[in-house]
Amino acid sequence: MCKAFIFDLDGVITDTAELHFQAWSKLALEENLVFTREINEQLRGISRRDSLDIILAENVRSESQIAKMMERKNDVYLDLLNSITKDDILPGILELLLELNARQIKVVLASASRNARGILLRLGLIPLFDAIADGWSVERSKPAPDVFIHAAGQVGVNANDCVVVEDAQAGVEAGKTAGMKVIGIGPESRVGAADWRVDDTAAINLKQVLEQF
Ligand SMILES: O=P(O)(O)OC[C@H]1O[C@@H](O)[C@H](O)[C@@H](O)[C@@H]1O
Ligand SMILES: [Mg+2]
Repeated sequence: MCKAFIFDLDGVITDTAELHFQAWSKLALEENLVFTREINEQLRGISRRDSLDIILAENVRSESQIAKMMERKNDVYLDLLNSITKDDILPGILELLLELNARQIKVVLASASRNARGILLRLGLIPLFDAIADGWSVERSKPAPDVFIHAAGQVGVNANDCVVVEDAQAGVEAGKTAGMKVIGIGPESRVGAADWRVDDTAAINLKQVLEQF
């Protein structure tokens, strides 16, 4: 029986995927690196460092240069985050979080972002979460299952009693590898491996998921 919902953050709770794109674009411009929306699609769900490795492609940089580039990107990203408010919670998500709390189904965050806690705070959603697993919680980022296993452990729920909500191919893969059911948000080509697929957050049907669980 479903005892916990584990949510990714970026692209699920709020559309910060766009802000990541803008911050990486600025860095790529300054560093004269090729960066496109196609490349950005590959960054969904993976860590800041894994993202930069993809953007660098065959351009070699020293570890200290890489550390500085990640810091510069994050500074731009944090600046962009100043603009987000409760209105940036994606459609249907607040209602879903409230319904899960009413049904006493645990609500956990599992994000690769090291800014996740601060973003939830800005959105006023911290009180609706029983636990948070973020970019500081585990070493290996998605598609490794680690962050979802850590999240379920935080609330003492077995993997097969968890539902994951993800927008990234890497995230869907991580949830499935963790032994969990997955709701995928986005096109079949990206999240087709999920147990349920919806085009957007407003289409998540909790009653149907719980009935089919
Ligand atoms: O740079 P941050 O905030 O730690 O985020 C790390 C990753 O967090 C993931 O949730 C995003 O989908 C990625 O695009 C991002 O790179
Ligand atoms: Mg995501």
